[in-house]
Amino acid sequence: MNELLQKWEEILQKVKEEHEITDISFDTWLRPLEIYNIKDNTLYILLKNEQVAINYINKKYYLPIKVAIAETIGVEYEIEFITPAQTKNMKPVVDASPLNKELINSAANHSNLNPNYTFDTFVVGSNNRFAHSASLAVAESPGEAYNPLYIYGGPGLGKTHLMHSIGHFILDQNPYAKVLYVTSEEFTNEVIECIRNTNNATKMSQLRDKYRTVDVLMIDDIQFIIGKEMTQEEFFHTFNALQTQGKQIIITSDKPPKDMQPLEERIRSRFEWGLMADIGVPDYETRMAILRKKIENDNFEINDEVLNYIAQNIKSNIRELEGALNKLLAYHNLSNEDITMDVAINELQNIITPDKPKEITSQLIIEVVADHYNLTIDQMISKNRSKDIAKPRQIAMYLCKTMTDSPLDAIGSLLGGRDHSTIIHGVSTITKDYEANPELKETIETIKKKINPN
Ligand SMILES: Nc1ncnc2c1ncn2[C@@H]1O[C@H](COP(=O)(O)OP(=O)(O)OP(=O)(O)O)[C@@H](O)[C@H]1O
Repeated sequence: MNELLQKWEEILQKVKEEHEITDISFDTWLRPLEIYNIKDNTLYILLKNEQVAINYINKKYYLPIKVAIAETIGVEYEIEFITPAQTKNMKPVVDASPLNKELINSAANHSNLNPNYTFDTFVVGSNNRFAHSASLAVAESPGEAYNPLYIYGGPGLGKTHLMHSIGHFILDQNPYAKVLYVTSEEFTNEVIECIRNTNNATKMSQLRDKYRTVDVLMIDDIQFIIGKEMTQEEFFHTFNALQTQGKQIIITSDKPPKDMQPLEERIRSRFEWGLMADIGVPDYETRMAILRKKIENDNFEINDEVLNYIAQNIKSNIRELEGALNKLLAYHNLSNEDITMDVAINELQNIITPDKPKEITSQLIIEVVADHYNLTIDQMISKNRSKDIAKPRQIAMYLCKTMTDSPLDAIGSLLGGRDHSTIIHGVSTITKDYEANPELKETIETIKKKINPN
């Protein structure tokens, strides 16, 4: 790990302490400094804030920074301060020196990217071909081709993998690009932390600095910001700031923007500005190809009969497909036994239950519909008749009627004690809309797949 990058914050703090710099001066002059490049023993330090006078920084902080670096890591660099405008003419130099190699690796580390999630390890099939092409286009021309890129699909289908692949690709082309990956949960926690903090103005400005100065921002599982007002607000302004500067934004979600109903319209509409790409459930050939690629990467040998057994039985979630393979791999490593069909059936009995398909009940349907629309069960069964809740409730009525044998009274009782005429009305409304409204039809088909992936 590159010592200089690792210790950059420590170096800046050292300058602050030794020269008794106040918080405000530190935030104004030192905080915006970051390492841009190292070439022929010259360290190029970028001033992220162009307003900041470069001459002033040079005069006041050149020597303190130089000394602090030498004292902290024992290397004396020449220092040159540069502005973002100067980086346009300065192609980042990627030479083979160990320092630069480490710089590249640490760029990926700083971005929170999983090293295994690259385009090379991603298997392309009919379920993800479009999302893959869109991701590659964005990786080749960040901020230009499609902005934002919005990737959506069910759990464990490769959204995060594709997102990280874009990040790695961009960093391979330009190791100095600022790529940042976060889950929407992490983003939310940071916003909450700022609000809670007594010194919240400074904290908030640090948060904005972190998110609004990147070249590529990737936010995973954006659906979790629904209902979190301050987070939505902060995200909205971050989104606008980045997009105005032509920076790339990539978002994943478990559903298309139109189904993120309780999310503010101004945010949803922005998601639709760029390109939306969905990832579906992989077909048998893709599942087999993923399994083969994984055993090849792990240098593991396993016969096709066993692979076929896994691929035939785990259909809707690639994470589970990999989980099954990992279990057999662990068994082999511990016991040194070959993986025969008997071993596979025995070891995977808790994961694969081919004789017992998941029972589709009205309860399950209500839960899946609620989850799809980010509603609670209490909202589903409540008396609330606002459109955002009444529509999902009617969809649940329709699906309970068409996917189960439950009597209308039983469906009504599960949905908050509604009588059977209300259920009939709900079912017939959705039946009509299903034929007339292709968007609703698509949503219902998506929900059906979530209820019964097989
Ligand atoms: N096409 C693919 N080729 C190879 N591996 C894949 C592919 N799709 C998914 N995987 C693997 O499946 C696992 C789950 O993928 P990932 O975490 O990207 O799913 P996700 O869609 O982001 O899920 P969630 O919505 O639950 O966060 C990962 O280990 C990933 O590498």
